[in-house]
Amino acid sequence: MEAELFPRPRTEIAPGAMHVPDWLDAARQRELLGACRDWARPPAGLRTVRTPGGGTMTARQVCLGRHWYPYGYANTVVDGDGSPVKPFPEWLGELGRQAAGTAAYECAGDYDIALVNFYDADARMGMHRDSDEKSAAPVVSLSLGDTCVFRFGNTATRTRPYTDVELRSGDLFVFGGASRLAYHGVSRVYAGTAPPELGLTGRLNITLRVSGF
Ligand SMILES: O=C(O)CCC(=O)C(=O)O
Ligand SMILES: [Fe+2]
Repeated sequence: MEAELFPRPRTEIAPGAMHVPDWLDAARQRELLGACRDWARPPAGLRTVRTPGGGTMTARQVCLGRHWYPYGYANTVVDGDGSPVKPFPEWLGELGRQAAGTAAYECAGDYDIALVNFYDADARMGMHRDSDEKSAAPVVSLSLGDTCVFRFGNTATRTRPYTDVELRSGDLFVFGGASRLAYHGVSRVYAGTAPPELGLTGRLNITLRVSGF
């Protein structure tokens, strides 16, 4: 996590899965953080997600466009305050298109869903697939704040083979094509590694998806 002598290269982690370091400059990171803070406010704000087994996810979440809950989408916060989900802004769709284009993936539709996850130092996300969308368009992931270890695996199992990728503030990760349904998760967050000038304690991740509904 030290500053490198050379910029980190963009890397294809698996077929169809591209890590693009430092895609968002400092000004865009600040803008996106400001938007996340607005989205996190009630109604339909940041919430703790309960899983059907009786557990809770450690990353807290807010959704735009459609409300995700385990395991489907709704138009209202069916597992929270019941409010209508916040709208998905036009500019965020444009950002999604640009991001998918940067990673050289064709976008098969218009981005219309965002899941924003907030991780404090102890939060994680278990290995899972993003499989509740009908569209095969790539998922676009943007990271802000603390660095994390993002584990990107395969489509068959939650276990090896996988690659651990360090995602830092401003990094883009896009997974589509043969990797669209690959298992992935966040195995740890390095507390206190956010760029000080950003003013965020913890980590935010925004995934943009095409519903296909
Ligand atoms: O926080 C991350 O980098 C991944 C988030 C994720 O996998 C999801 O929201 O489905
Ligand atoms: Fe995911």
